[in-house]
Amino acid sequence: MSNSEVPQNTDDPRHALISRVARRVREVRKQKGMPRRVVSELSGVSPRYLAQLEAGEGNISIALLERVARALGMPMEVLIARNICVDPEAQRIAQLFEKAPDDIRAAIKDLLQVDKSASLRAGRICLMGLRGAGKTTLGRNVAKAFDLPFIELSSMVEDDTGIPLAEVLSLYGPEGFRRLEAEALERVIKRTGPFILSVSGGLVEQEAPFARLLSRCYTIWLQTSPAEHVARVRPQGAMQLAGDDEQQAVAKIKSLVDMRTPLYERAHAQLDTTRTSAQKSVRDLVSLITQMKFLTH
Ligand SMILES: Nc1ncnc2c1ncn2[C@@H]1O[C@H](COP(=O)(O)OP(=O)(O)OP(=O)(O)O)[C@@H](O)[C@H]1O
Ligand SMILES: O=C(O)C1=C[C@@H](O)[C@@H](O)[C@H](O)C1
Ligand SMILES: [Mg+2]
Repeated sequence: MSNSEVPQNTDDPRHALISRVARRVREVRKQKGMPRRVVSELSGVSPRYLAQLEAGEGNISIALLERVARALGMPMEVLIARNICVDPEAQRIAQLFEKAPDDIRAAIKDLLQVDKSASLRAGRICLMGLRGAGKTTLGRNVAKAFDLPFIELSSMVEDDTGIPLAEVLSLYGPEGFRRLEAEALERVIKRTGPFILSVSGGLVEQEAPFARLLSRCYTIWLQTSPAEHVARVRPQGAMQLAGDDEQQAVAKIKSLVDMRTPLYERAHAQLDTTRTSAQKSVRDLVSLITQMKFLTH
């Protein structure tokens, strides 16, 4: 390699390329902890020639560079490309990201705040909580108060499948229902404009859809005591509590609350409706949404 081959003008794109290759070879070799001697032995390129390459001297042939790349265990393009990440962990993550399904990719982008705009959530409000929390009752009334559409994921699933929720659950099972609900949620998230949304009590247990929900909607956890949950859903013929006496039903709800509390606590706000009339809770929820500026910010 003779110095006369090195383009000296720093504006020259060949100079930028040779400097970049030199830097990448140095970085990758150090990252892998490979002495120059080892790279030399593996590639058949002399240590002196490698030293020149790493100093940005000369103009290595493409065939020799390919041998160096192979010795370093990297595709040659990693040593050449303008924007590339040489961190092996980041490369592995990039490969996994490429193969991931759409919902996982969207959740990862949200977690990394690829789209940072805070207004992504403005006017998009989601009510969460166990059965009987009042998602439907309060959601419908609050939507009316703000003149917004009210969307229930479970109704979307019923429309999609053409059968009532109880039949969806017995036909598709809890996993099938969760998958259908996650698909419906994705459609809601892609909507433009404000809305009040209600999701099933179990959605918080689905990591990717829940992360997506948190990043694209303001979430409110509606709570009440286990005894009040039972008193509210029993008259609705809650399948989950069928056959349980009062004590068993309350214990079942209590253990579900305990298990899900760390998940529900990730909501942006909470409203306790215990020993409160539905009408008063509607007013409380309207005030909370207004105070928190969920419709505007
Ligand atoms: N403070 C209150 N807030 C909300 N609902 C109340 C309140 N007090 C009593 N209720 C009654 O409790 C019931 C709440 O049921 P609702 O169907 O709205 O709950 P949900 O969260 O939508 O449950 P599910 O998960 O089964 O869809 C209603 O019958 C409602 O009238
Ligand atoms: O809290 C839950 O896990 C559930 C609540 C219901 O809305 C249904 O979605 C289903 O029974 C699961
Ligand atoms: Mg409901």
